[in-house]
Amino acid sequence: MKSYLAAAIQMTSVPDLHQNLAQAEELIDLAVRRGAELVGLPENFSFMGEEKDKLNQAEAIATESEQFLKKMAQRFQVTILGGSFPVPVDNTGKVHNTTVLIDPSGEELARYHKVHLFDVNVPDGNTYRESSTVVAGKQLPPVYFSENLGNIGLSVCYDVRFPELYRHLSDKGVDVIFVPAAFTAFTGKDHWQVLLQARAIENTAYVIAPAQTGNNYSRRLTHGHAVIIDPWGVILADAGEQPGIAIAEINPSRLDQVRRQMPSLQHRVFS
Ligand SMILES: O=C(O)CNC(=O)[C@H](CS)NC(=O)CCC(=O)C(=O)O
Repeated sequence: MKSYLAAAIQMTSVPDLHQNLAQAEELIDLAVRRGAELVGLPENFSFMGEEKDKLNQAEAIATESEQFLKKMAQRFQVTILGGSFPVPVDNTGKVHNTTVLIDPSGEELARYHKVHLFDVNVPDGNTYRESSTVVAGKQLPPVYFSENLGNIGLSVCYDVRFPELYRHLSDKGVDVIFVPAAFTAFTGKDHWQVLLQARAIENTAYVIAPAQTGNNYSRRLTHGHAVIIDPWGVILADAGEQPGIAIAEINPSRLDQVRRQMPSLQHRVFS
């Protein structure tokens, strides 16, 4: 593993596939111009909108999102996480909330279907029933072992509240944990940063958390603050509230140092 720059993209995806892909392209371009070699897009980067619109367009969203990610990875010669996008599941009328990792040749390295679905009545009055359109994944997320970029583990948004998933990634030797998200503004203000820092600290791993921000559609407001967190829990970069990027160095000697200074993974009793 080498030292390199990673970028967490922050965008305001709306109910318009092509507009979102254009926005994502600009931000990937910005990240690459700043030197990023690993770039993450947020959850539902290519479409945020009413559930029925998402389902109606799911086929096109899935196909075009995948083509887009491969094209970007090849054009810019970077590794890209396609935060998530809906992929139709045969005979269900529903989709998987799917995230994929693509290498610079356009090859797919890893794929994960979001396991924990956001079925929550948020106290701000918004009701979320992700399970009404999404089939939950049944497999633990993969870790992709990259010679250059370290061991990269996947997860999506609401997963961040379930530490056992990250303990699994940690058991697999994860160095860099992705948490692409579309956190609600209401929960995000109190929970987002704390949860991400906890996952970084308890697993002594980097966390890269691309995010949705702003008003995506109707009354849906997302929290923003795409961040990159080091294995000590320090916020290395925070994209704030506007669309943009958080960019920071992923450094293997920092990983070694923190794992020496705080060897908590070696002190587990109930494992
Ligand atoms: O709102 C939308 O249309 C888009 N939402 C999403 O893409 C997903 C699934 S509904 N959001 C979350 O998982 C939020 C989790 C969260 O906010 C928390 O855990 O507090």
